[in-house]
Amino acid sequence: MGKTVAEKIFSGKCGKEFRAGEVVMAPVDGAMIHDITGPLAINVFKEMGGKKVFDPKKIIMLFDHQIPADSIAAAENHVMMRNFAKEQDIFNYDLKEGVCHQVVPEKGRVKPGDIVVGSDSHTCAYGALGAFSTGIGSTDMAFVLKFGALYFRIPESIKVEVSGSFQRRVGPKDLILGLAGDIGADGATYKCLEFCGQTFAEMDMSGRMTCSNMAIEMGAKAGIVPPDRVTWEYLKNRCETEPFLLNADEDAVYFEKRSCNISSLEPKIAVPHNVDNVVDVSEVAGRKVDQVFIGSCTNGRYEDFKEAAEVLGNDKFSNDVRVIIVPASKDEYLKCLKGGLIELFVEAGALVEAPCCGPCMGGMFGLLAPGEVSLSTSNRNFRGRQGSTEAEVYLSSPATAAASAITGVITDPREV
Ligand SMILES: CC(C)[C@H](C(=O)O)[C@@H](O)C(=O)O
Ligand code: SF4
Repeated sequence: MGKTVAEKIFSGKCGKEFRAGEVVMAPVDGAMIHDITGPLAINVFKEMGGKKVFDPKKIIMLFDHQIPADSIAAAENHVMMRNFAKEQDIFNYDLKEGVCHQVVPEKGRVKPGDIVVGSDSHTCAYGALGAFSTGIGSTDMAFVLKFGALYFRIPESIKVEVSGSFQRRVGPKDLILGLAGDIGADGATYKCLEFCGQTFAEMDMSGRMTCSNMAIEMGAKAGIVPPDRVTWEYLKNRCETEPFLLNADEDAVYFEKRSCNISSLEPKIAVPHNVDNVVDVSEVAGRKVDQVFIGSCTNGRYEDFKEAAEVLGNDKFSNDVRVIIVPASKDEYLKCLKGGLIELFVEAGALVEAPCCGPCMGGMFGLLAPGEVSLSTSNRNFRGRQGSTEAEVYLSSPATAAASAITGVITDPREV
């Protein structure tokens, strides 16, 4: 009986043949903590009698949710984490690099076959690199900081085979929103989504990151794209690793197999207040928007901004819309800067902010008033996610966000 990718990763790391459903204590290759969840993990680590972390080189520390500190409490958290980093000899990216899920892959801190945990739900994003990565709670993280391992129940997998090529101005975000709509917010609970097929083979790393990032929005434990040429190319100058194969076996056993063809996929949008409330953009076209946010760990890369810029062309953003653009990392920011995109967006009327989570979680800035509508390229549209519980958040691709920011109403990007 063959194995899924998740079964292969756990078997490989634990040095024994394991199957879905089994519970294992697995070593972790990387553990990410950020400014919101890090302090609790550190406090619990100390309460547990933790003196030295298991391996400072495997701990990835950075600040992205509340930077520069937006409250005294945030500033205190930062100080506490900085002190911990010094005391434990952990390299701290601090607030200089950007959003965790962009920075971890960018800095080569995750590679195919790794088991990586992060105290953030979208840690599943690194599945784009062929790793088994998942979000864990801060108390589990305290255990990981001390022991470098964690109990996992190896998940069953759902094979998602996608074929076909995207139409103009339709892309990975539309695909993953469509899948969230089909699978549902709890349709993949504790499963591993195994993404494969022609569409994924042809997708760049940025698009894969968008898809893996949103696995948790279907309840999935992980969302893996098996490593291939695109993966090794991405990692070439980021970390020391040699290409190897990590595909599922032909006769692997799945919880479920899904397949779809995206050749006629329409631009998708998640309407308030759930991520699986997905419709074609044309169904809600014409609704007024007050704010458009292009950024986040889901869609804050150069490729996303390029997509938005192509829709924008020589146009300007509507005067009635606040357009907030936030590259997900310093590297992505610099690519945009060198590519002339920052100037283009600023001239068109956008507010371009330095790399951070931005208005995604509604904590730092860009909050909505009651009755206001936001269109966001991020991953969650829960009630109150970006400010008032009486506001509405829609989720879309960068192309749809840019088209709507120009017209001031939800707009199908193929019409601009
Ligand atoms: C703050 C953090 C715990 C949270 C998460 O886990 O996802 C945040 O990043 C989010 O996107 O809601
Ligand atoms: S950008 Fe949004 S989804 Fe991503 S880590 Fe930050 S708050 Fe969470």
